[in-house]
Amino acid sequence: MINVALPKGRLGNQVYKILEAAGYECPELLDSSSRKLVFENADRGVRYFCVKPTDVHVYVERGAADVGIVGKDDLLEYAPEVYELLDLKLGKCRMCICGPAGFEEDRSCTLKVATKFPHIARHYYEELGRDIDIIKLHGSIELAPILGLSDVICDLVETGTTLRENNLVVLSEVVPISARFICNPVAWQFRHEEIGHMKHALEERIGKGE
Ligand SMILES: Nc1ncnc2c1ncn2[C@@H]1O[C@H](COP(=O)(O)OP(=O)(O)OP(=O)(O)O)[C@@H](O)[C@H]1O
Ligand SMILES: O=P(O)(O)OC[C@H]1O[C@H](OP(=O)(O)OP(=O)(O)O)[C@H](O)[C@@H]1O
Repeated sequence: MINVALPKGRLGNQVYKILEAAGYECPELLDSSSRKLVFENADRGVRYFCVKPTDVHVYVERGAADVGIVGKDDLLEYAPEVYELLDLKLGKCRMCICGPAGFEEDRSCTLKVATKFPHIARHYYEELGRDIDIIKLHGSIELAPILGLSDVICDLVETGTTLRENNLVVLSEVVPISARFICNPVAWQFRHEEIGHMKHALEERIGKGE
């Protein structure tokens, strides 16, 4: 049985479709009224754990799950010791620095940056040699510059709707993001055949638009 950490929410819905198309279906997972967190299809040799997206890497790094699907943003932010086996080309978005239109940086002051991704933001500004003050938030990041809590934000942009509706714009792009298929290094060594088969089956479905 391969244990898969599956992210709940927007990414999970897309990811389950590609797993299903790759032959790892588990129809019980689609029952939205269920509060179950573990789903298994013994015939397909797969067991799914439904976890918060930002926890996927924890389950995989610690071996509680053999494999998982996680946004590249979380891999960059938390740098877990896992193997990144595939770019699934799903959940595409961009990590960006955003702020009010026409924002002009005063380089004599420390820049206040609100974000859910302090490591990514720090690294980005370090490369530019810019001193910043990170304000760590857990959501609704776009509120920060509106309320004067920060000058700019470092956040994910997909359609751009949230920015537009809050009178903000992309000031620069930090890195493109997509979902990655990750594996625990010990599991990769000892369950190479099973996991290799899953990797290959997923690879065949990438970009096929399930
Ligand atoms: N518009 C988007 N906004 C945020 N993440 C997106 C978007 N589109 C794709 N993603 C990807 O989906 C992943 C999961 O995002 P999601 O917002 O569902 O979870 P989360 O931020 O970990 O959890 P929560 O919103 O419950 O705190 C992100 O890590 C990112 O890689
Ligand atoms: O470009 P868009 O398509 O508008 O998507 C981007 C928005 O989606 C994410 O927020 P999310 O919906 O996860 O809510 P959050 O504020 O609680 O993080 C992200 O943090 C942006 O706010």
